[in-house]
Amino acid sequence: MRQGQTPRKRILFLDAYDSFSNNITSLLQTLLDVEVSILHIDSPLLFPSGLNSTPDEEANSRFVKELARYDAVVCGPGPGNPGNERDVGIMRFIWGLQDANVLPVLGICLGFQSLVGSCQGGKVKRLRRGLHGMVRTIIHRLDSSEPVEGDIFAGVNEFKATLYHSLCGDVGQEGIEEQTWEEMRWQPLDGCPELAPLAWVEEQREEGEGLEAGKERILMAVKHRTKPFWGVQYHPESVCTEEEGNKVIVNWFHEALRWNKEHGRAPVIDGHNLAEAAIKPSLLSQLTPAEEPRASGQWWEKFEADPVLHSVSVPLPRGIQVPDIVEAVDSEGSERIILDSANAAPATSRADVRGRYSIIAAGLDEALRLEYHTGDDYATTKLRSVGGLPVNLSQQVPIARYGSIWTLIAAFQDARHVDVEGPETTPFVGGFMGYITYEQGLMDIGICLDHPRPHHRPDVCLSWITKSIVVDHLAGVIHIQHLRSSGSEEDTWLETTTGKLLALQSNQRRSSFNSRKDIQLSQSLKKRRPSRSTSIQTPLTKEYEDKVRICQEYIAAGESYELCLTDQTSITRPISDQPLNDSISLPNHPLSPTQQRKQRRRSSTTAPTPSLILPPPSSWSLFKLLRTRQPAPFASYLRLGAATLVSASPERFLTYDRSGKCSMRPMKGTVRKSEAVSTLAQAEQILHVPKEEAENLMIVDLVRHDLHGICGAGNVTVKDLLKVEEYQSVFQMITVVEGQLPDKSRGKYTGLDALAASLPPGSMTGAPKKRSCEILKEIEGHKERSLYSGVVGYHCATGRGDWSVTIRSLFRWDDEQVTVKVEGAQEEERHEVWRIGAGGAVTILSTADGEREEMFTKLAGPLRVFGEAC
Ligand SMILES: C=C(O[C@@H]1C=C(C(=O)O)C=C[C@H]1O)C(=O)O
Ligand SMILES: NC(=O)CC[C@H](N)C(=O)O
Repeated sequence: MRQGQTPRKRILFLDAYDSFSNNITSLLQTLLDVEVSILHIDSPLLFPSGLNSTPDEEANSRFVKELARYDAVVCGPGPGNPGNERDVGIMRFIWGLQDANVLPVLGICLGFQSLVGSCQGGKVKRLRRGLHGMVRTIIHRLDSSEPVEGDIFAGVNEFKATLYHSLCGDVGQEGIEEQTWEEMRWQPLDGCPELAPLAWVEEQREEGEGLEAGKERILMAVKHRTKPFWGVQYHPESVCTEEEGNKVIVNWFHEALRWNKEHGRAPVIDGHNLAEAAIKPSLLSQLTPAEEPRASGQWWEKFEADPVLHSVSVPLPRGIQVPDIVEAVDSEGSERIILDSANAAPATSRADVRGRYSIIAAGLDEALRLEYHTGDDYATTKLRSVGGLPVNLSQQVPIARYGSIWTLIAAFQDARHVDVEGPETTPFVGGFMGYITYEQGLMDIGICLDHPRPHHRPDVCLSWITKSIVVDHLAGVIHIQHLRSSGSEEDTWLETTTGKLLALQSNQRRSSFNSRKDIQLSQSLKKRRPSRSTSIQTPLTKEYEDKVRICQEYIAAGESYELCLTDQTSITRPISDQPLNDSISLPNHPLSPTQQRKQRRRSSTTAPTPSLILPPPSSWSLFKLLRTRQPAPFASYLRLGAATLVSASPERFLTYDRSGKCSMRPMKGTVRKSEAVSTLAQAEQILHVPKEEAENLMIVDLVRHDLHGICGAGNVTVKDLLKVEEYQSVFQMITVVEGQLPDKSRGKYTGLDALAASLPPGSMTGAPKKRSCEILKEIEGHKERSLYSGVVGYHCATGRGDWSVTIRSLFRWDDEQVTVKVEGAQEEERHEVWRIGAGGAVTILSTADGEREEMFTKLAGPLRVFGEAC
């Protein structure tokens, strides 16, 4: 602060773990030019021994001292019920502060309900049916001829706002006769004389929505008659709340400052601040120089540091597909990472979203790998070979030295940063490629995993790729790239790989390549007999529908606004992953639940007699099949460590460029293509309805929150709100949310900050994220989602990155095998286990059979590749 300047006003935001909190703090900062600090409702800094009881004097005085530092407080929204201590925490003490400590407060949603519940006669009850992501006109006194003191709606025109609530304030409004309602609704009602209503929504209810048909009167805003407390039930920060509503916030702060002035209240500026800044510190700023890699001189700290890029480009031969390139440069059976824009060629699909680049990792044997099993206090760095010789190095790195796995990853990358001048020709020159599980995301948002976990698989598995092939489908070019440490010896990889790819080209020119492949494929289909003992276990219809209803009970109780319920299908089959060059025959349609039940009955524990001993198709064959059946912009194939993933994901999670521009693309709202719904216009008609739009909007607001937490106030925007796009077998509604990371000089933020701050993907959790994940863990029977619902992608050495949500995919772990008794065979057989996760967002408007149908629709594509031949 420069001398003579008045300090910025300060607001304390009490965060009840909502997934919209950062949107509110951003709104406050941009509208009011204030400094906002955040304190969680259960902050151990205030109440070290927990919140279950009335705070002791010491805790109370700490709280009062902290409050004294601010001009005003905002009590935020959140899951649960204000009647529960756990849900509102310290919020509930605000309303009972002694007169000398009182300060202006605005309650929003849960915070508002907490205020209503704290007043004499005020109650909180359930809405007849929750309103989540619903946009309604806020009714307030438009006639300003007789201004009411403290009316923060004065001078505001009519506006629409988004609602996210299952509960509502009860001040006795339902007892008022219809004839007197118009007039009475602006008076403090007898049921709760301390509060003056300032705004309402009147919701038309049909029969079956709670009591009889008619209007439900929903209290939208209040002012306390004697204290400087206000509250709004709607969400002023939602992207769908109209800008006119901003005036209410401005008015509130104006009233708050006026109250302070009239009461001679001035915030205390000095002293220790318990609350946190509204933006997270960057990962790199959390490292001290002594903690940076290379500090302790370990082999991995120096490995591939300070790299320089060497590259060659060759034309992409026409008709050559990504798998052809992969097969030309390495052999099946080894590790692979391929990020495949499988629908890049215009001929492959009518889809709206096409990737431009495919990225193939090479030299995985010699790539350094960073693995982390969530919950461990160490990560492991591994290196299998160097210069073609096995070295099998492995070292445990204590996480405490860095703070978290994320700071370790950020520091590792920082030591290998590559500056590219001018425009980039490829999105990836080398860097981390790999996966992150859903469970790592859970830990990142503070959800403890069940202990002991039933396995010790990595949750973060990232290989530092220095040799890569990038296919630019648009420009028709293949880039062969080697990031080499400046001091390291030259090797022949660039040369030999270029040679192999040029050979591919001449094969193509001789035009025998594709026709030969077609012949091979059809021969292998003819040769193949029904495979042995494959068994498929899909979710049970009734169980899944019951779970949808349980989700809705949680939503009706105010615990969540939307829950992305999922379940897994398992497929067991003889161990397959041998080098194979084959394919499998497929049914024309995915198996219906009835067919699947029949198949399950046929092949549960006792498998049919083996007819022909052909191993089932390898994971690579499954991938090749899936990418033609279901060409997706974010397809991928990973055989990395013990994990195998075959993905046809249509959903981008997060991408960021070198300048820190981040973009997320949450998807919500799915409709299957069929004869009845075959055009975009038809899909739009189905998806542009309140239920589907609300589902999407909730996740959009959640993703905005995730990005705001790292990009800071005013740095997040929304593009393409609720846009319907066409994919191979479905139409999906998407929205693009963009953010700009803060300037590097403010602590060197990188895309990894955005990634770490927004896992697990909001579209796979529901809102609010943390509580929804806790509930889903219960409902999904504590089964780990594992790779499904996690992310796959890259973080380039230049600072750029792209990650997809792992959905519409199949995966398996090498260590998961079952023993099966095969009829007629002497010995039991070891089988591998594949898993396919599928699900969808449940809201209060969902139907159980609709959700079950949606889950089976999403399951069908990936399941189909196992087909009848398995
Ligand atoms: C849960 C899945 O998909 C998610 C849920 C969607 C929805 O509810 O409409 C859409 C895309 C994904 O974010 C899945 O594919 O299994
Ligand atoms: N958004 C909120 O704060 C919701 C409050 C409360 N949990 C409800 O559902 O009504």
